[in-house]
Amino acid sequence: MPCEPPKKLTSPSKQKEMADIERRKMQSNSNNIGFQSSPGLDKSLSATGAPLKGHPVQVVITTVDHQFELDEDALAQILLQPNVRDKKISIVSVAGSFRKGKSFLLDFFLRFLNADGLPDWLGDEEAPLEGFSWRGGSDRDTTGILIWSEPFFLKTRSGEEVVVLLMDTQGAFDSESTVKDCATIFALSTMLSSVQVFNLTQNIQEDDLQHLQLFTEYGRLALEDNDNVSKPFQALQFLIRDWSFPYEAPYGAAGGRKILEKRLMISDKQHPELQQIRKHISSCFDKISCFLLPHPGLRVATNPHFDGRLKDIEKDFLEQLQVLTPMLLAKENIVLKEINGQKVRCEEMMEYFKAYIKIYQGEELPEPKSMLQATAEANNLAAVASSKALYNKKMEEICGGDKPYLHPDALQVEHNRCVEVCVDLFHSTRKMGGPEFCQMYEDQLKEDLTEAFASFSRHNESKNLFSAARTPAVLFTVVVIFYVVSGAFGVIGLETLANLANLVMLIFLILLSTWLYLRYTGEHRNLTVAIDQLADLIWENMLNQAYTKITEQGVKHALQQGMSRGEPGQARRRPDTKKRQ
Ligand SMILES: Nc1nc2c(ncn2[C@@H]2O[C@H](COP(=O)(O)OP(=O)(O)OP(=O)(O)O)[C@@H](O)[C@H]2O)c(=O)[nH]1
Repeated sequence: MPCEPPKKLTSPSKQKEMADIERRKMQSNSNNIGFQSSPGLDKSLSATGAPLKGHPVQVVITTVDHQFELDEDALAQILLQPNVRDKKISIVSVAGSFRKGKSFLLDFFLRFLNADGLPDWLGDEEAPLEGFSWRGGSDRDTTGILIWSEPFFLKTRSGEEVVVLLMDTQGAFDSESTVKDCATIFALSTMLSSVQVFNLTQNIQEDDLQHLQLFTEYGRLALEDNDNVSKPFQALQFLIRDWSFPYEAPYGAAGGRKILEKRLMISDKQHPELQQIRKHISSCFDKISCFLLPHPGLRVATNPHFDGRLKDIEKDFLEQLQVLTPMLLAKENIVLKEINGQKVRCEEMMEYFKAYIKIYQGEELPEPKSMLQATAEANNLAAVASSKALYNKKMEEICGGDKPYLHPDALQVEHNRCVEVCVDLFHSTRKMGGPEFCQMYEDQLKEDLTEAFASFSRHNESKNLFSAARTPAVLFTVVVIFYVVSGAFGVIGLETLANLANLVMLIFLILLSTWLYLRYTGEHRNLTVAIDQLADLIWENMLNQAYTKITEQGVKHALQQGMSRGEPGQARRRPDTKKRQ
């Protein structure tokens, strides 16, 4: 039955989003129900005979608009159980590209934990592999982040009981996920886990390291405030599946070490970019190791009816699996989750889940981009910057600080000429991203140049003697006007009005003196600006209009006199005369 969306989400887009989340939750639940009622899981016996309890729970949900939501209730049911909440926690996560056997591997981890230390934990040859949903085919299976609903309890060497959780993650680089989605899933799972298994196939390639750098940087950025001294993440386990060169490096941890040393080696001969990637990765994790796993056999990789039975899996693979799994999950090897050097308990982990997901829901983090997009952005921005620098240089030569005042019309012409040259420079600079992408930056450049022109114009205007003298001229004119008015009122005996005019005159005289003093000393610039604004107001609304009217009357009068003297040429020149005013 569909759930009602919470009341505060009323907009249609939010409702759609909630509906999508609910749909995914229901899908997840129906999967779980499927697991519980199918021959596997709760009802079935695991390979070792103990019933495998639980089901995968989607705790981080991806929405259609590529946002991430935390299913707090589902997570609370796991982390806040009375026998769990105050125990220290270890979270083992598996992340990497999609369709590379992550969930399949986790199901063996489940078998190991469920066997509770029994040596033959791999169990019955005929038992199908169950737990986290895994399947063949080329389309992605897992979305968001899933956790096994039943925590496992282990006793550490000190006798303390701790909780172990297994985390399955959405595969990276499928055709439905953006770079941001992949980076967020990887970063979140790395931040939340104590061991991140980075699942790769065949080799550690340079692009794997580049992606790891991008994703961990995205995680480190989110953690920036917490602690800058210690390494942000705990253990990173490179896991290379289908390793095909055992004659170069043997399967297992020793071979893994050899390959890891080769791939992460930093030498002076390396390009600084390659050195930087390696330094970055080493600086992010407390411990980095690598394990080489052989190919599990063609039946595993290609048979659509393969259901995970041991008899269909190559012996080499199972042997190495029996080394890898206890290496990560045996009680003596378990890595407890630490944040800022403190071991974290389950109920605290709940808060970290909430806090971390909030960071990725917010707007503060920059958006990770594909390599092409980031490069195209960088070279368009560089082209914009050099065009702007050229514009500034040319305009400085025309109307810079040491140049005299230029008429605004002439300045506009110069500006147009410079813009043309700069846009030509932008066009001629080689840039990636295609015409549409570059057009955005060209528009941005034009906008920036218009802004720069406004600033040059203001600067040029400040050099105009009349503009500079406008405020004292206006204030002085007002003083003179009120002096005359006061005198006129005095002559006709209106003493009160004469005194009032005197008062106004005095106020403007004080304003004039203050303005002169402030301009001279450069103090209280806000007050100077306020007096300038007042003078502008008086000029625009009174004096300018009076001045225009008086000159118009003067011209009219001159024309009338000219016409009465029979000088028609004067009349023809009238429009020009008006324009000049
Ligand atoms: N070649 C190869 N195939 C494997 C290996 N392990 C599992 N597979 C097969 O890979 C396919 C995908 O397995 P999943 O566990 O669903 O892969 P996943 O990485 O979880 O996939 P997504 O959930 O889509 O990210 C299945 O057909 C498995 O049988 C392995 O080590 N090598």
